[in-house]
Amino acid sequence: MAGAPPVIIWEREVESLLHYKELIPRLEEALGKFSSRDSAEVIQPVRSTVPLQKHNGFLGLMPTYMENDGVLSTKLVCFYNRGAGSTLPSVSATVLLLDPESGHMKAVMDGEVITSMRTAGASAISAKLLMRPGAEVLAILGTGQQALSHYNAFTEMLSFKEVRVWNHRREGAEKFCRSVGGPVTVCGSVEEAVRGADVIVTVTRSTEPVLCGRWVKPGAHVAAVGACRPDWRELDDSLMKEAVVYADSREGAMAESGDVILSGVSVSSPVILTGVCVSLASYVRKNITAFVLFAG
Ligand SMILES: NC(=O)C1=CN([C@@H]2O[C@H](COP(=O)(O)OP(=O)(O)OC[C@H]3O[C@@H](n4cnc5c(N)ncnc54)[C@H](O)[C@@H]3O)[C@@H](O)[C@H]2O)C=CC1
Ligand SMILES: O=C([O-])C1=[NH+]CCC1
Repeated sequence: MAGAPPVIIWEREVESLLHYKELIPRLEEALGKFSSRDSAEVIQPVRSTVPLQKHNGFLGLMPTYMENDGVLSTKLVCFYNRGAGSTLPSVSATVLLLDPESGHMKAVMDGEVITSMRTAGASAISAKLLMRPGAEVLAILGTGQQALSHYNAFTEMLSFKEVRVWNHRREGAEKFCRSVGGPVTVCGSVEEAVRGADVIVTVTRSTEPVLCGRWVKPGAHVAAVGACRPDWRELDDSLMKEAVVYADSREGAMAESGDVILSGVSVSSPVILTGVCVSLASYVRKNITAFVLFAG
């Protein structure tokens, strides 16, 4: 006999239920469990991706099973490299929650807010663990959905004296400034935005490098989000080669991150777990750390 019908939890409700203060510690715990590589803690294979060639997009299937916690779920995410004129979102997602014993569907949830907040939350955790003490300047490249969630997560969980943004279209950056709660400086170039920045978030839809290593100061931390296909880039080779690179999913990054694959660098192991990562960074010339995200 089929179980009760699934509850539907849609965008507004997800927004009202999900808060960084509760999400980030849970996410940090889940990343730790994933890093332990214990299959009773988390099984999360590298996602399968189906090209949607006609629409310049991809469907990603992202199942996860946490046996010890009794959680079985999968995210279905469509992501697109939209043309400049499109008003459709770049990312559209749904999260399904199942009963691991019966296989019955328990909940169907809007995944867009979850994707925005989980991605920004993981980036904020990487910054907490890998940025230098006393970090003051945050630079965000790109001013779309992820830029907004990263602004919210970073300013809520960490403290910066200055936030700078750059967008390839200045009006996008100006609109972003009007939409956020605090002061933000609009920069006319990537170089202007990142020179001297302690933490840099890259959340563009670019397929070519936008962030060059020569502009990034020693000791900076980069959270690299946007280049999530093997042939997309945001960071140039010099930055990738000078950084110690971490990932939420090492296998995912090595299969999907254009920045990792095309620069030929390897992702440090173990994946992000503790502040120990920071001391590894001091062995490279510029002490830059980069964190790429794939286990959304
Ligand atoms: N790694 C991960 O887990 C995740 C990655 N993503 C990726 O992050 C990126 C940003 O996602 P959203 O903020 O949702 O997208 P969005 O469409 O809301 O924002 C994209 C931003 O990039 C800018 N942009 C577009 N083309 C550009 C170009 N050629 N050069 C520089 N900037 C350009 C846009 O003006 C906008 O500011 C996308 O590539 C998306 O696929 C999104 C969610 C999770
Ligand atoms: O993990 C995720 O949710 C996404 N990766 C690429 C776009 C969305």
